Amino acid sequence: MVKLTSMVKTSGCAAKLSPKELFSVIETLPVLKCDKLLNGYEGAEDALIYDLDDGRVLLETVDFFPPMVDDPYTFGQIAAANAISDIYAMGGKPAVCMNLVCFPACLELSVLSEILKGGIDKVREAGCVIGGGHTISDPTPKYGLCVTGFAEKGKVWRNKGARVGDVLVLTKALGVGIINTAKKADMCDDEAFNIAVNSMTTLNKRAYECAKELDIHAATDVTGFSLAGHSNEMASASGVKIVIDTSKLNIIPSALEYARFGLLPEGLYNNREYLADKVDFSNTIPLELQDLCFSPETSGGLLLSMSKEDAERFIKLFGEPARIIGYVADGSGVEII
Ligand SMILES: Nc1ncnc2c1ncn2[C@@H]1O[C@H](COP(=O)(O)OP(=O)(O)OP(=O)(O)O)[C@@H](O)[C@H]1O
Ligand SMILES: [Mg+2]
Repeated sequence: MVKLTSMVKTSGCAAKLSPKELFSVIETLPVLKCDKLLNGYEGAEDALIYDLDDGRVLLETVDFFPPMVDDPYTFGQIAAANAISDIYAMGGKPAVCMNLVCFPACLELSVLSEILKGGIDKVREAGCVIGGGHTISDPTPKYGLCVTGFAEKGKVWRNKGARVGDVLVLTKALGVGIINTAKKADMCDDEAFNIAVNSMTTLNKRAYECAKELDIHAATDVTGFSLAGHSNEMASASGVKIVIDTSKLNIIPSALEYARFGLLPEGLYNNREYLADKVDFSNTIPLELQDLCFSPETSGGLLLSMSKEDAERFIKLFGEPARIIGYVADGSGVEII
């Protein structure tokens, strides 16, 4: 049988268009204003916020990408967990989804069925339903979801709102983009790959549930634009500096070793280029750790900004693999120490 990953050039969130190219176009687009649309694409947020005028807002996001694993059912699970994550990252409860599929004519239909079953099982686990979808024939397989969720109007988490003195919690370990690249090169050990797959298929549901009773000042999920990139979005939206302490990062075993071998996803170079003047490294950070900070993560964890007291409560409640990875300071951009 054809290997799914052999049909793609880039995979998972690493397949995103470079932030430099994306934002250079988005910045030039006319912004369609509407009183009920509380944010548009100009703020680089995880989902749109639409006021329902009854104390609630509707949240909507869409995400799809090519496979990073060969097992179609697992790919379906990962793509669904990744798409739904943007609703959790906004502090919302996902409710209803639609499938988005690009499927090659040369593959057996049982592959499509398995991808969709993986998606359905993740959607069910999230407590949502699938209400339809759209499928086109395309040489490169891709799968994802459009997801609609809801939140109380005053309780939405934005990427703006991080306060000086906050600490930052990241709820998953880092390194899946590098592990996926090593796997594609047939150089990945099974233990590291299993940890990465387990991480990618895990919904951010429990992270959202543990955090929703706390006072979250800002939130996003760490995906294709990397820890440094998504931290920079939060820093820029909040008008603060984000400091990441690399000694506190939870890193999947072998990821740094593979980075040292140069097993780096293509998106990493785009992220590094875009962030060159926005991210400062203390000069003692080894190159592989710098690479990890720029590496696209597929279905990564939530990055939450909150008081130290709340963060300690969160860590106690949520447990592994969450870590306090940094803090918010005066200034701008991202400093990696
Ligand atoms: N084609 C597009 N048209 C309009 N806005 C876009 C388009 N592509 C991306 N965006 C917007 O650019 C911002 C960044 O997009 P991106 O896909 O990184 O967000 P995201 O959904 O949080 O990503 P991820 O799924 O990796 O967490 C978002 O606000 C998104 O809505
Ligand atoms: Mg996101």
